[in-house]
Amino acid sequence: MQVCLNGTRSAADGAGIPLSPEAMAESAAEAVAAGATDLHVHPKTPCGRDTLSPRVLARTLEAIRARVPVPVGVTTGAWAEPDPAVRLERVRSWAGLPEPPDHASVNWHEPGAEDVAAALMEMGVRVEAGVWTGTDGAARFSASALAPGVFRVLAEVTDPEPASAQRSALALLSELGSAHGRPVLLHGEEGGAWPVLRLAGRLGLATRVGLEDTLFLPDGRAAGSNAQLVAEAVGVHGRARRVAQDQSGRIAPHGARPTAADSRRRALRGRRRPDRSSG
Ligand SMILES: C[C@H](N)CC(=O)CC(=O)O
Repeated sequence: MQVCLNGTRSAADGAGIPLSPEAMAESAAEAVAAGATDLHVHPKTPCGRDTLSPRVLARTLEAIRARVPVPVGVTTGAWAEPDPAVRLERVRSWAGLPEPPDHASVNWHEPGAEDVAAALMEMGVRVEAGVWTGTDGAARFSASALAPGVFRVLAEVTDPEPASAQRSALALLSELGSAHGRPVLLHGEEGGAWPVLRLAGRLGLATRVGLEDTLFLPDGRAAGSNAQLVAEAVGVHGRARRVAQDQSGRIAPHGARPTAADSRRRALRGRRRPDRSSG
């Protein structure tokens, strides 16, 4: 369970969004205590903008690592530095960091994505390939020579509608196919966050949650913190997984335990039928 602490959100999204290195570290510590095993963070300038600045990255990573022992990943999103050449230079400058991030997400549909991924791999930073619905990211990833070398695929469902997000997720997973054999972390956002997290549980896939993806708990109440979201998510994901295993166990011959790959294949086969699940 990855926690995505802040994303592109700002103070306008609520007082609970961690924006300074110290606030991110505090929120990370609480989230890890609640069950998070991995972090995704957007380092911010003092005025709250996403940045790829090595100075800010160093301060942010140092503060977080002083509080938690789990891997820490950062964004390389093009919104932080829209010029692909400048973005690449910024990312290359991370080679001078005392301790670079453990991993970094690269949005595969963005201009210059493969150059950024190659630079990260060269400096030993593991790459999470961000493949978004509604983009040509999946097609680009399937054709990419770098794909077999990524750490994992982030299957990112940007469909914010609770009623359609699971369908969008299944379509994305179908496009990704075997994902070059790389592990897949599936997540949604806004109104799609909880339905997609449940689907990830049913399919036996890793997932993430945090104030980047949603400001609300499954019952619609405002989330007070990343830790609160993580605690809920661990329960929701685990329950969805157990229900799927029980259902599959009932139809598996001789009680054979179905694997995550079996669940995923079954879901993809059935995806042309209307989704009648409560989500
Ligand atoms: C769709 C996600 N909000 C984008 C994301 O989480 C990846 C990144 O930071 O680059």
